[in-house]
Amino acid sequence: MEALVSLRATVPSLTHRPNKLSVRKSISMDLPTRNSVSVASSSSSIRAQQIEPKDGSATVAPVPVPEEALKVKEWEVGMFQNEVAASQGIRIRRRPPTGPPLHYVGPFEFRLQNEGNTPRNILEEIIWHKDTEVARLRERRPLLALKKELDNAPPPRDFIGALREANLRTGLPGLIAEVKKASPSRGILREDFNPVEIAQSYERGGAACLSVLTDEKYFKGSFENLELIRNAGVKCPLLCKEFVVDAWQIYNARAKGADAILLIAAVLPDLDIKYLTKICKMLGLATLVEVHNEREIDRVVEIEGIELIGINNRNLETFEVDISITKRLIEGERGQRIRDKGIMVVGESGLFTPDDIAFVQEAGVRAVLVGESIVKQSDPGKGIAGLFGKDISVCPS
Ligand SMILES: O=P(O)(O)OC[C@@H](O)[C@@H](O)c1c[nH]c2ccccc12
Repeated sequence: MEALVSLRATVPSLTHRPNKLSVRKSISMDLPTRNSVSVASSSSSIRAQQIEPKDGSATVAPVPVPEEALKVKEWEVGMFQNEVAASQGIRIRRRPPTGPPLHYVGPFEFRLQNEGNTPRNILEEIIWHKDTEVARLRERRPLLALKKELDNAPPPRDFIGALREANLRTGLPGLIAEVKKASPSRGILREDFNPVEIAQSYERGGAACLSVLTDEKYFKGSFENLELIRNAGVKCPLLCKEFVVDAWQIYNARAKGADAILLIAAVLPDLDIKYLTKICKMLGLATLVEVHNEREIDRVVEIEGIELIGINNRNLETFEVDISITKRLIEGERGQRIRDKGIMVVGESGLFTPDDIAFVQEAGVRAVLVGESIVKQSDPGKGIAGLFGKDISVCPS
């Protein structure tokens, strides 16, 4: 709400500003025919030019100069995207606010926007870092090249099917076991971290699927880990645990052997979730769309084609964990709507004991995503039996 108010206060509507209308017109005349969002590499600018009519009176008219007009356009698009996100209750800004280009003539509030250029919380910090990281990676391996790599990728496996099967086999929620070395909230979870050994141990212990963290800076994960696990012959389908802000990352995950990918509703507006989900379907990847509050789950449930929703008990902005969030979000009518739509719910984070598992199962989840409590055990696979209160491996010892 706060974000919405401040955005509205600083972005007056076009109709109040004849000045901007004329600027807009001159930009659109001057823009290359390519789409306005993808023109970041070219540039334009607007300069006020003195026009002196014969009668001696001077007026100022904007004259488009390519370089800065594009900066203005990009800034406007960014502001518009933030406004759309804010209208859906999303507080995370995709990029640091840059403020309008210097020449931009508008009400003085615009000038103030450059202030407070630091992320408001850890999730926002991660997202800003991810945005620049992906831009760099994309330059090195453009989408076209990446698409070619897909031909050599190992074929996608049925992530949701594996969870369903495990749930039927054990009568307990299907387990997505997380290969997690560290996190910003808990620090290093395991010093002697061998991703393949941990993955194999999870598989022996009865995990239905695995989640592999690929973020390097904040979680000490990597795509190399994902590839290593896939190439080691682990049969559990793999979730790529990333902070997705760009379709490029989905192609990259598939190229590295992922079978599913995470999308975070606190970061992505509905249109992005729809678009990214479509790409995933095209590539044969499942999507796990993560929510943390009522507003997010209500948004996601209404998006066509959503089959798997994760309820994160951890607030990624504050790190607070509360497993009753899973229950709260699927109670009553909301839960009924989810069941009617055939959506499977995953309870995520902060699950340590058989009681925790029973609690979220009773709430209605058919799968759980667990990292810390099992990855810390000297034998992570055996940790699974401790977590569930019984041996759920395919061939119990
Ligand atoms: O280690 P835990 O508390 O069992 O949590 C696992 C998983 O839910 C958590 O790692 C997670 C959930 N959503 C995320 C999004 C990004 C990074 C990590 C996560």
